[in-house]
Amino acid sequence: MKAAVVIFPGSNRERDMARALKRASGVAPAMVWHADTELPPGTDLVVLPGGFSYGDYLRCGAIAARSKIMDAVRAHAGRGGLVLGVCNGFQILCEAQLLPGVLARNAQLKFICRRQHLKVERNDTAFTHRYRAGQVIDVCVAHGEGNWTADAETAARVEGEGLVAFRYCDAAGVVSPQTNCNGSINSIAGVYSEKLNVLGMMPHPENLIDDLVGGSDGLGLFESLATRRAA
Ligand SMILES: NC(=O)CC[C@H](N)C(=O)O
Repeated sequence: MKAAVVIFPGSNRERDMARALKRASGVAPAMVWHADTELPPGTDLVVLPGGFSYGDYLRCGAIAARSKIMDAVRAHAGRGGLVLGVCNGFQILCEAQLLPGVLARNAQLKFICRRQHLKVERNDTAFTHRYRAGQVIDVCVAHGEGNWTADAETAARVEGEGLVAFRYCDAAGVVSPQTNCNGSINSIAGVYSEKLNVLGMMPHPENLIDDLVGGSDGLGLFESLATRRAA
C-alpha cells in the first residue's frame, strides 16, 4: 500500500499516523506538504491527520480545505482513491465537501480528551474489513469540535445509504444519549462518502495501536487498509 500523509501548518498527529501505517503495512508513508500540488505517483491512500491546522481559525479545517494539495486530494477521491481523515482531517474533509455534514462545537462547549467506545457499523469497506460488523472498539477522542451535524435531509441520506462508519457507544455496544460524547446527530463518530472510498472519523485509531501504550483496537483500521479489499 502506498500511503501519503498530508501535513498542514498546525497538524500534530502526522507522526502517530505514519507509525500506525508503517506498523500495519511495513511501509512508511510519504509525507506531503500542504503547499505541494501533487501526490506521489501511485498513491493508493491519502491520510489527513489530526491537529489544529491554521490554528482552527474561521472554523476547524476551513482554511486547510482550501490549500493547494486539496485539489490533488479531490482528484484522487474522484478517481475512487482512498482518503482517510481523522479528527482535524475529518473536519477538513467536511469543509472540502468530500464528506457530508459539518463538525460543530461539542454540545458541552468544552474540549474533550478521553477514552471512548465505538461501534463499527459495517465491515464491508476497505477501512473496516478486519473488524466484525457491530464490534465495539476502545479508542480515544481529543477534540473541541466533533459534533457531527447536518440538515435533516443529509442526515437521513447518510443513515439510509449506510454511510455511518462508527457511533459512540458504551462498552456493551449500547448507543444512547449518555454515550454520545459530543452531541453528534445519532451519535455519529465517522462517516463515509457515497462510494465508501473516503472516511472521516473524530476518534484517533492511530493512538491505539500498541498494547504496551494503552491498547490496540485502532490497529484493525490500518490493517484493513494494508490488506484492502474492494468495498
Ligand atoms: N485532535 C484534533 O485533531 C483536534 C481537532 C480540532 N482542532 C478540534 O479541536 O476539534
